[in-house]
Amino acid sequence: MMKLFTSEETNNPIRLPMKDAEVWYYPNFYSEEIATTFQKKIMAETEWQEDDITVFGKTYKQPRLTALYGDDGKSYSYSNIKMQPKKFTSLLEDIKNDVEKISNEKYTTVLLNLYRDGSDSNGWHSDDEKELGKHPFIASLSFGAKRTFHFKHKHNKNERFKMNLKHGSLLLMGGTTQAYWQHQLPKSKKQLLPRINLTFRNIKVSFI
Ligand SMILES: O=C(O)CCC(=O)C(=O)O
Ligand SMILES: [Fe+2]
Repeated sequence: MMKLFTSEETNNPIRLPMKDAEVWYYPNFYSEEIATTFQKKIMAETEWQEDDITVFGKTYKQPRLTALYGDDGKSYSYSNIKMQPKKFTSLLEDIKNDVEKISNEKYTTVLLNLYRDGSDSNGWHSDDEKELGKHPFIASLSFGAKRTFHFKHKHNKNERFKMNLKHGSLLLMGGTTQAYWQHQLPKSKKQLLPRINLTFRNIKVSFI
């Protein structure tokens, strides 16, 4: 049975009850008001791109828009897409500092996802690209429409977990989370407003 994780009433981080993982959820990392201001600014300032992805030799339009901002020379590759970062905007730099403080980690890069409506999605994957090194630490911020986020264990099919990611929330994934679990953001049949997600990552080396 999949259990929906709901606790949203607190400012304190919640450790998710997942084995082989270190996942923390901060439901109210930013207040509603600040989150809305940031969402509008990010929406307008970002140079969104629509990429093709190649999976098992077939090419598709990615079901969302993306953008990469980060330190010079730290390109990032996944699903046969190689992205070159743009320079951090001052807002993204400020948000990065807030996230660094709370997570006690450093990030070189932020990948932005724009889910335009419920038909945009992000399929099952782990954030385990070799650029990120062993046991990568990923910090994921959500703005806009509340969407459901799913985890499944790679070796034990019964270990599944899902939760809502609300406006202004922060999800931290560390330790062996990417080694043992996959995650996805499925499509929804509901009429949904846009959602922006920022994932902060530390790219240790760039492979050409
Ligand atoms: O949109 C999300 O919450 C997840 C994004 C994600 O998993 C990714 O960009 O790797
Ligand atoms: Fe991911």
